[in-house]
Amino acid sequence: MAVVAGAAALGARSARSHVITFDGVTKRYADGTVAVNDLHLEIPTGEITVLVGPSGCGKTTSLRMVNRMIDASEGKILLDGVDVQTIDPPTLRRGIGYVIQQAGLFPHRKIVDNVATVPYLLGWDKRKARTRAMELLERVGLDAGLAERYPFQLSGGQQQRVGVARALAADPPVLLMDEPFSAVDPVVRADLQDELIRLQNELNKTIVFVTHDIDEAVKLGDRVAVLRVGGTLAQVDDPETMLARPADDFVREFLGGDRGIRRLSFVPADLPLRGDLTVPIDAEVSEAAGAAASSAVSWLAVVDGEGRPRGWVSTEGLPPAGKVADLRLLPYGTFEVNGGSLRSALDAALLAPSGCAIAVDADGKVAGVATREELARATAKVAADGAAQPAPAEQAAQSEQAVPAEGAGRG
Ligand SMILES: Nc1ncnc2c1ncn2[C@@H]1O[C@H](COP(=O)(O)OP(=O)(O)OP(=O)(O)O)[C@@H](O)[C@H]1O
Repeated sequence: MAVVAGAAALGARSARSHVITFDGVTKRYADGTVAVNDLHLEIPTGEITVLVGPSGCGKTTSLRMVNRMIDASEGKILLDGVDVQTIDPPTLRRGIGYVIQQAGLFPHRKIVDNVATVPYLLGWDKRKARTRAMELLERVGLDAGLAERYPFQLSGGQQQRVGVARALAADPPVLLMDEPFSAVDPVVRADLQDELIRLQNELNKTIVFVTHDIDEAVKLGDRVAVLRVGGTLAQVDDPETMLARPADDFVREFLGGDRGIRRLSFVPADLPLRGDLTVPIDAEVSEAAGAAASSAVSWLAVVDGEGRPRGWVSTEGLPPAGKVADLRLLPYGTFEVNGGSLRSALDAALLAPSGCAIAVDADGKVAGVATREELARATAKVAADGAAQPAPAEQAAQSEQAVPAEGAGRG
């Protein structure tokens, strides 16, 4: 009875949201190993929550308790408020896609049939299931020509894409992904990560993603949960907050040495732009000299007839006559004026001899120039904002101190 009630409740609620709640969950294996220890964690609907931490900290165990491949020893896991223990595993797993390392494809089934595995299990007719599989192959960026191949005839990256397509086949609201991209080389891995972000923007699944790679966690996660060995939660936060304010030394060390720079990826490049530091490529050198003199600068960004950047020119030692087009154009970097990060602006500045960054719009047309002074001001502000906020551990300590102080006042 309990099983039926659970499944019905899951069905009734699934149209609404797909929150996963770990409510004081502990997993103790038969040999006494405590893999997960009193985990309290809410995984919000429609977001990617990444579980990250060193080897053996209980990431996989936590993930597998959601679809009941492993059962919790204590506590509850709730899916939209329904205890997963009350839902029979096949019903539960119908609403939960699962992607693992090295894809886990069936070696003797063609790609299209691998993707259609769950629709076949659900009793879809073969044509409908294969049509769905073909749609999904396209969706994950695979050529339809691969559908009739066997897994061994695909690259590692292609196999991982098939694994994602297979997990999405029955359109489950929840996806569990266990180190899905860790067996491929860094370039393919970055592609797969970008593809997942793109897919998630379309699909808005509730995704729990396990990795031991903090860079992957910070790139993919709307929220990142750092676990420590012993299966306890060290911190859960959005990546920007975590990079700015790690809860303790363990999280700080786990985030690594360049966390200051990485944090700038989450800060919008909200920079004042100068419109007077550009010169058209078909201008006369004398015009460039005049523009540089009136702006008191020694560099100008050269812009072509379509408004696109072509390079920087030094305005020192210009020849007396000629065209800007004949001058030596030096390297430049750009950042997107809408949605670009402060890190991308700094990167653009570091690529240019001027130390300035060229802002471009979505079409790649120059919107203006961010000067080094403005970049320095913006980074200093980020540093000051970070320093002004206490770390979560300090916040907790401060609020604990506040309680007796108030009590003393009342007494
Ligand atoms: N079946 C089992 N019996 C006993 N201990 C187990 C079992 N499965 C896992 N463990 C232990 O539980 C702890 C957590 O394992 P788990 O696989 O969840 O960690 P993980 O964070 O996913 O590790 P990794 O990053 O290395 O995959 C480890 O100490 C592991 O050895």
